[in-house]
Order: sequence, then structure tokens, then C-alpha cells
Amino acid sequence: MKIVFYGIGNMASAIFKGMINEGVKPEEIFVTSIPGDPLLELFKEELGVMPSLNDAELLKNADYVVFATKPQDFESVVERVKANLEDKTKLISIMAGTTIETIQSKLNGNETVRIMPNTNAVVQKAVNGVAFSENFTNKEELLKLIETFGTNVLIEESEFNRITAATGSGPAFLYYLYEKYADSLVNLGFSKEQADVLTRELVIGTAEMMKNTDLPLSTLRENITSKKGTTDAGLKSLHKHDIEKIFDQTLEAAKTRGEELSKD
Ligand SMILES: NC(=O)C1=CN([C@@H]2O[C@H](COP(=O)(O)OP(=O)(O)OC[C@H]3O[C@@H](n4cnc5c(N)ncnc54)[C@H](OP(=O)(O)O)[C@@H]3O)[C@@H](O)[C@H]2O)C=CC1
Ligand SMILES: O=C(O)[C@@H]1CCC=N1
Repeated sequence: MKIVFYGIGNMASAIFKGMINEGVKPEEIFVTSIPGDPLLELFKEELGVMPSLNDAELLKNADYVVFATKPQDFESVVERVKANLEDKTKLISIMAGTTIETIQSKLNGNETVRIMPNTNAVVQKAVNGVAFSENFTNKEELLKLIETFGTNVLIEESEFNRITAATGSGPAFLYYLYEKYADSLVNLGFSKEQADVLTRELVIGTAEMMKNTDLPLSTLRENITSKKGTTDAGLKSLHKHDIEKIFDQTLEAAKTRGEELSKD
């Protein structure tokens, strides 16, 4: 199989690292960026993937081309790709906002799938929102390929901006909370280093708990909350703030931005 990545930034590299960790051969992964990008050589040395700036060479006999640039750079990628794209090559887009219709209209209607992963792909734990173009064939092969770095959730394309906010951007929202938690531990008297370790271990342990039980999150919380104890006191303070509303606004803003990108 030949998979070609246009764009090798944060998300693309998370994906091909995840794929390689799960047994996809690095020689099957071709990567390109803008001329002079030091990551091209770095990923060749680190991972054994195949860098190139020659579009004809990259696209010859490609099974999949992955569009992994910012949506704003898609036009420049189209310019590179359109002359040499073969009819049989399937297109995978991870770009927020950019629709299947836009991609197909610019690139001969080639079979196209939109996926919305997240950076947890590096540890094979992404959530992949997936929507196929109507003409897409052999969906099973594609689903198997992207399962190497995460769990697939098939959705309508109309739901894409929603899942982009929820799980594409989602890790950033959670990291922000953890950052603030660590800052608060410093305010409580821990050193910065201690606060960092305590926060990371707390989050990892809590995630592991969620992984290993079917209990509702509310029950897990209640199990910690002794009557008139410390947790109860902390939660009473937390309840004075409308956390749900804060998240409603955060997710709405992210979703709206996806809609704006779709229109650009
Ligand atoms: N980061 C994330 O968590 C997620 C991102 N996405 C989507 O993934 C895409 C990439 O995001 P991210 O990885 O964060 O972005 P990055 O900026 O880290 O990576 C994009 C890369 O593409 C390069 N590039 C620009 N133009 C071209 C071109 N014509 N040909 C080849 N490469 C080019 C950029 O180079 P230069 O910087 O020099 O311009 C840059 O290295 C976006 O569309 C985003 O919506 C989706 C899910 C999650
Ligand atoms: O911030 C962004 O636009 C991209 C899409 C989802 C995560 N990062």
C-alpha cells in the first residue's frame, strides 16, 4: 500500500506514528511538506518514512493521499496534486471545515473520506469521526487502516463540525483544564514540578479507572465523596460555578468556527 501525506505537522505525524506503532510499514508512508521543512529529514531518520517534494513521484500509484495541511493551505495542495492525481487514488482529508463536495469538485471527484481524528492517535487512542463520499468503495480497507490509530465513529458529514469540537479539539480543552489544575496545586503550596507530576498521575489514574469500569461517571465521583468530607466541601464550591455552561459556550464556539471554515 502507498499512503502519501501532504502536510506533516502535529496531526499528520500523530497519525503516521500511530500507524507505524501498529505495524504499518514506514516504507509505505510517503511524506511531503513545503521545501526546506526540516521535519522531512527528521521523520525519515526517526521513523523510516519516505520524504519527497516531487509530486509526480509521490502520486504515482498512490492508494491514498492524506490532506493534512491547514484548511487555508488546501488550495496550494490542490495546485500540487491535480496534474498527477490518478483516478484510482482515494483521498483522505483530516482538515477541519473543508467539505467532501469542495474536495471532490477540485480533484476530479476522486473517492474521498473525511476523518476527524485527534492527537491521541500517537498512542492509538484517537477518536476518528468518519464520513465517506457517496462513490467511496472498499470502506472496510479504509476503516481498518485508520483503526490502527484510533476508534472509528461513522457519522453523517453534517455532524462533522460537532465532532470536530467534541473530540478533535476536545483534548486541548481537557489539557487546558489540567494546566489550570496544576496551577492551582502550585497556589496550594506544591512546587511546579510536584504539581505537574501530581496532575499527570491523577489524570492518568482517573482515565484508567474510566477505562476499567462501566460505572457511570457520577457514581465514580460519588464513591469519592464522603458525607461532610473534604470532597463534598470542594464540590460545593465547584457547584457555585456553571461549568456546563462554560463547556456549552466553548464547544459552540469551536463548532461555529468549523462552520465558518466550511464556508470559506
Ligand atoms: N492538531 C490537531 O489536533 C488536529 C488537526 N486537525 C486538522 O489537521 C490539519 C493539520 O493540522 P496541524 O497538524 O495541527 O497543523 P500543522 O500546522 O502542525 O501542520 C500542517 C503542515 O502542513 C504544511 N503545509 C502547508 N502548505 C503545504 C503544502 N502546500 N504542501 C504540503 N505541506 C504544506 C505546513 O507547513 P508550514 O507550517 O511551513 O506552512 C505544516 O507543516 C488541519 O486541517 C486541522 O484542521 C484535525 C484534527 C486534530
Ligand atoms: O484547531 C483546529 O482547527 C484543529 C481541528 C481540530 C483540532 N485542531
